[in-house]
Amino acid sequence: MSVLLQVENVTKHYAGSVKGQTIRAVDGVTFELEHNEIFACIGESGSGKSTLAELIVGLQQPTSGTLTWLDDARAPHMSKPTSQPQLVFQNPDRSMNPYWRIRDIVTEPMRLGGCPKRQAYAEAEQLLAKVKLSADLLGRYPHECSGGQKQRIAIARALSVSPKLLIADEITSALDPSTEAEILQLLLSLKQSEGMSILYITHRLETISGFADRVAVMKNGAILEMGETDSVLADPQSAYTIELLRAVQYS
Ligand SMILES: Nc1ncnc2c1ncn2[C@@H]1O[C@H](COP(=O)(O)OP(=O)(O)OP(=O)(O)O)[C@@H](O)[C@H]1O
Repeated sequence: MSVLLQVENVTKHYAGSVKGQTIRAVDGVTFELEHNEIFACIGESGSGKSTLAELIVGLQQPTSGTLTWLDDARAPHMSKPTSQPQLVFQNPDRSMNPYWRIRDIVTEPMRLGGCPKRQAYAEAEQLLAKVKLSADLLGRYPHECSGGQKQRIAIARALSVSPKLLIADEITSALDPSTEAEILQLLLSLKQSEGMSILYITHRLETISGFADRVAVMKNGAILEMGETDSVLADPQSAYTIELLRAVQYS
């Protein structure tokens, strides 16, 4: 496998509300993301997962450290939206204009990249097909779609610019177990068909077995351990990972 992104000793610190306090949201994180892999980032609430995602897509700048894209065409600073890594959030309603039809929502990144409306619309049906949705939804508004459908639409929108990296930030947290399983299956098949990498952010350890190729376990902004998913689950090294596994077994 070849490396897509190198994250080296990256930190993101915020000033706290108390004078002199520093919040170390991300605290010296180093890892490499490979082409065409699913890399899970797991940790409890507040461990720094979303901040890391925002640093990777360029929504935030690191306090220190470097993020190096080894495939230059995908770097977040590039002007063409087609080159940007795409972030899909937990709550699709927060990233969808409720007054826009699905046709306009899925083609928005293409339009922002200068694609003419007619051409973008012509591709909208195919984009929905990629996420196993019927073209019947194209004329609907977000409130006329289910939560699972909206998450698929958000993924279709991300796919519209053929990203080399899709970041899925807790995208199944609000879904029922069977819809969650369908979305994970969809991501697995998209990894194959689109040849992209997926950074899968979750606090649910039970979702990564048989899905993620590798996993990094985060706590307090730092990576506690990292490795092939099967190895980490079979032989966890950190007390925190063992605790997470016990909690899953108990539940
Ligand atoms: N803009 C900000 N200003 C100050 N502190 C922040 C800011 N954004 C995040 N934090 C803090 O940074 C830490 C990491 O937050 P982050 O949202 O990255 O965690 P997370 O692991 O994604 O949590 P969750 O699973 O609940 O979304 C938290 O303590 C959070 O309160």
